[in-house]
Amino acid sequence: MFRGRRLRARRGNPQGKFDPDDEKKVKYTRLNSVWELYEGYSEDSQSGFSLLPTTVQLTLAPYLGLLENLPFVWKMLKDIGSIRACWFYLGLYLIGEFALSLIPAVQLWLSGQLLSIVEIAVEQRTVNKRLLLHVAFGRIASSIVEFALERFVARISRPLNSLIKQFYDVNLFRVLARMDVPTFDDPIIQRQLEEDSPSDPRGSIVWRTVTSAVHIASTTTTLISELFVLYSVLKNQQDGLLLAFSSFLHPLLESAGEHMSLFTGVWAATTRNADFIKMSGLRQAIRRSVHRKEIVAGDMWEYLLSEYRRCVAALGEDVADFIETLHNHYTRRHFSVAQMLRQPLQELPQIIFTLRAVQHPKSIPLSLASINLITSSTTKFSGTLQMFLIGSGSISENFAMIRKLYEIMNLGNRIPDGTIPYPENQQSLRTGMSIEFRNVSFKYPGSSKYALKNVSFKIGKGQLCVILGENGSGKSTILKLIARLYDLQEGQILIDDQDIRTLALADLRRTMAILFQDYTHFPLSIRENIALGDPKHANDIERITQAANLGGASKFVEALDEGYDTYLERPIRDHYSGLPEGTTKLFGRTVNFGPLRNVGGMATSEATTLSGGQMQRIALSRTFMRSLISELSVGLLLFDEPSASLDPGAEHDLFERLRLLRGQKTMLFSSHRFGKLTRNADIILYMHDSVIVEEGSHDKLIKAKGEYARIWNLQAQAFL
Ligand SMILES: Nc1ncnc2c1ncn2[C@@H]1O[C@H](COP(=O)(O)OP(=O)(O)OP(=O)(O)O)[C@@H](O)[C@H]1O
Repeated sequence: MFRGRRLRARRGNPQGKFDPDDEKKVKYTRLNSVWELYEGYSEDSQSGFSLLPTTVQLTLAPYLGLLENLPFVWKMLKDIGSIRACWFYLGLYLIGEFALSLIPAVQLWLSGQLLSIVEIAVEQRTVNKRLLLHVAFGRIASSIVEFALERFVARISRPLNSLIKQFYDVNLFRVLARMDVPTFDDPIIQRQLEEDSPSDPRGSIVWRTVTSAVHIASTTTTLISELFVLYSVLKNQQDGLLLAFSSFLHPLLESAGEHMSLFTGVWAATTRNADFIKMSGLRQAIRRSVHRKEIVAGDMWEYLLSEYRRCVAALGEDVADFIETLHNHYTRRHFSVAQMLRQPLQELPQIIFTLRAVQHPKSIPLSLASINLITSSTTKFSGTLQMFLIGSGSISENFAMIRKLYEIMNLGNRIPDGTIPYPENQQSLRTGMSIEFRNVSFKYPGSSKYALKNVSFKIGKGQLCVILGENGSGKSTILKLIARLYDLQEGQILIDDQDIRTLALADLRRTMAILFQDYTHFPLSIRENIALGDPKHANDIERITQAANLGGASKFVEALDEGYDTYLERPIRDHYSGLPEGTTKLFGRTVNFGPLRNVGGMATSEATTLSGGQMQRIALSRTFMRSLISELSVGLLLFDEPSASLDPGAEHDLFERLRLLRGQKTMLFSSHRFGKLTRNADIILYMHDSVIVEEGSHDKLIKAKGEYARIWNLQAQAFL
C-alpha cells in the first residue's frame, strides 16, 4: 500500500535535467544517517510539491495512473477468460461477494427496526413482541448467512486463485526462459524482474487485482445500501443525522492522516553510508546461489557474520531500507495535526448528546438508546468507507503492477530469429562448420566503445583456431557473436557461407558446444572480494595487496578512482522518480530511461565495467590470498579460456582430452597461452585493442617476427 502511494512516478517525464547539487532547485533532506533525499521544487503544477493543495493531491494521486493502465487490465480480463473453467469459478465468486456486500445493510436495517421498537416502548410503554422476535431472528440468521457466504467465497477463491496463478506462472516462465542476453542484461529489465516478487502472501498480483477490484465493487454496494438504510433509519431521529455525522469525523480523519504523507514529483534518494552499503552487500552475498560454493569451501561464514553484526550495530536504528525510512520520516512530519484532533473528535458524539440533553431533558431516555445504536451503526458504516478508501487506493497500485507484468510478458527478444533451418544435412557437422567474419564491428549495448573493429577472418571446416590477445582485446566477444548472443552493428558473419542472422537460432545453437569463463564476484568492495580468500587476515592490507599483485589485479585496481574500495557492483540502488529526460547521471551513476520507466521508482545502475579477464584476476587474487563436449549434432566447439587458471600439467591433460573428443570438428579457443595449442592451430588470430593485428599459422607468425613471435619467445622461456 504505502510503497505504491509514496513512490508512484508521475506520468511522463518533464524536459530538462535534475541535478541534486543545485541548491536553488533542489531541496535536500537527510532522512537519517543512511538516506539522503533530494526533492525538486516545482516549476509547474506537475512537479515537486505541486501547487495543488495537498487535499486535492491526496484525492487524485492514487487514481492518476488508473486510466493509462486500463488497457493492460482489459488484456488481463481477456486472458483470465481464456483459462479453462475460470469463468465458472469466477461467476460463483462474484455471486458470493455480491450477496456478502448486501448483508451489512440488512443488519443495519434490522438495527433500525430495533430502534423503532425502543422508540415505541418509550413513547407508548408497550413492546411489539412479534416484531422484536422477528428482528432477533433476522439478526441471528443474517450472521449465519454471512458466515456461510464467507466460507463459500473462501472455498471458491482457492481453485480460482490457483488457476490464475498457474496460467501467469507458466507464461512468465516462458518469457524469462527464452530471454536473450541483451534483453536479460538490460538493467531496467533486471529491475523489473526483481520487483516482480512471486512470494506475496496475498497471492499473485493478478489475483490481488481481481480481489481488490471485486472488493471495491462490493464495498461500493455495501456503502450505497448502508447509506440508504442509515438515512431512512436516522431521518426521523432527533439529531440522528448530526450524531451520525459527528461519529464519522474521527475514523475519516484517521484514514485521511494516512494519505497525507503522500508526495509526487521529481525526487531522488541515495546513501553514502559505508556500513549500510557493506551490510547490503553482505546480505546479497549470502543469498545468491553463485557464491555458495566459495562461502562453504572458503569457510567464510564466520567472517561474513561478524562483519554483518558490526555493520548492523553501527547503524543502530537506521538499518531500515529506503521505503521504511521515508515512511517513518513522513509519518513524523505530517501526522501531528491529525493526531492532535483525533482524540477530541472521538468525544464529539458524547458532547453533542450532552448539550442536547441539557436543552431537552425529556429526550434523555430515547437519546440514550439511540446514541448507542447510531454510533455503532455509523462506526460500521465508516469502517466500510475506510475499507473502500484503502481498497481504491491500492487498486491503482495493482493496475500499475498488472501493466508491469504485461510489459514483462510482452518483452520481445532483441535478437531476431532466423528462418532458415540449419544445417541442411546433419551429417555435414561431422566435418565441422566454417566461420567467416567480414568487416565486423561491434559495440556492447549501452557502450560507446568498440569491442570489435572491422574484424575479418575465415576458419575452414574442421580447423583449429586459437584467438590470442591481451585482456579486453575482444577475444570473448568473437565467441559470443558466433553463438549469436549479440547482434553486430556492422559487417557480416557467415556460417557455412550463410549469413548467421538468417539461420534459425535454436538450430544454430544446437550445433555449438560452448564453455565460457567461470568466476564469481561478491557484491562487496574489491578489497573484500580478495580478503574473502582468507577471512582470518581480512584486515591485513599488506597481504591483500600482495595477493592482488600475484593475481595480476593490482595495476588496474589501483588505477580505479576508488581503488580497492571500488564496488564491482553497488549492492544498494538509488531511488528516484519523475526525472527529466535530460538526466543521464545521478550521484555519479548512470540513469536508465526505458519503456518501463514510468511504472515506479527506478534505480540507477552501477557496474564498474571491467573485462572478463580483469574480473577473473580478482577471483585469482582471492585464490592467492588462499570444463565438455560433442555429439553428432555438434559441429563447433568454442572455449573461452578454459585453461586460464590451470597449471601447465592440468592444461596439457585438458587439451589432450579435447583433441580426442574433437574428431574433425571445428574448434575455437580464446586463450592467453602460447604453447602446444597454438603450435597445432591451423589459424591463430592475434588481437590488439579490438582489431586482429596478426593472422596465420604458428610457423608463419614466428617467421613474421611480430608480436606473436615476441610473446612466444617470452613464454617459451617460462614454460617450454
Ligand atoms: N557486456 C559488456 N558490456 C560492455 N562492454 C563489454 C562487455 N563485455 C566486454 N566488454 C568490453 O568489450 C571489450 C572486449 O571484451 P572481451 O571480453 O571480448 O575481451 P577479451 O579479449 O575476451 O578479454 P579477456 O581476455 O579479458 O577475457 C573490453 O573493452 C570490455 O571492457
